[in-house]
Amino acid sequence: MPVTAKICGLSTPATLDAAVAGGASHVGFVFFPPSPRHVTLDQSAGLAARVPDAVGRVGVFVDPEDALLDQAIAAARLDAIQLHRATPERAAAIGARTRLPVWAAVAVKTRTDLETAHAFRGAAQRILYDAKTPEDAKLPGGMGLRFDWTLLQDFSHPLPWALSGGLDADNVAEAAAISGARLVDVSSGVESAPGVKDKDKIADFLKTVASL
Ligand SMILES: O=C(O)c1ccccc1N[C@@H]1O[C@H](COP(=O)(O)O)[C@@H](O)[C@H]1O
Repeated sequence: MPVTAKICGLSTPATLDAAVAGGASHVGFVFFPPSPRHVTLDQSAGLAARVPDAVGRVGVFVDPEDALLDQAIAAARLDAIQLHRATPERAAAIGARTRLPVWAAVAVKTRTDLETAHAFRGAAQRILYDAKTPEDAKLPGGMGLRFDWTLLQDFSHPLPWALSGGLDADNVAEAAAISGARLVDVSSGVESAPGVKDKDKIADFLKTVASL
């Protein structure tokens, strides 16, 4: 089975085009003002218009209000909602209200953290395993942190899933081989500075993923 990739935190037409041209299966837009990758509704609409139908548009949110979700879904014509710091109850409510697939981020540092994923069965459509960020960090993701990929070996996944956290062109092959991931998600690993995506790094990452 091929490995596919989501390029997250895109905020310019040129880097979005690089992700699409390189074969990304999904692109992600961050709707969280503290993030250096945050996009306004207007920006997201312009970017979304460049995305072919075959590529999924994923909105990334941190415990969002309904109003923001509604505005972002309409502006960016989202195909899926990625939720960080949301309870299973809130994830289920968002899925029921928006009728969009929900990707629930599960922050992982230890094997015990993985068990959280089971609570999302019936509440989300995909689990995104991401590295746990420090408690005082302003972002729950997008910090280039990785976790121990061997934790995912022999884990009974409750839902389809994706791997994220500290991936880049140099480590994604090893990460996929160790974890068994068939969908990988990257943000800071294809940047030259926080929030500044790099077209060449996007191309390198996607080329490596295509070779897996
Ligand atoms: O990228 C962000 O700024 C961000 C903000 C809020 C929630 C999630 C965010 N990013 C997600 O974090 C993971 C891993 O990112 P990285 O590759 O380690 O930098 C990824 O899923 C992004 O979607």
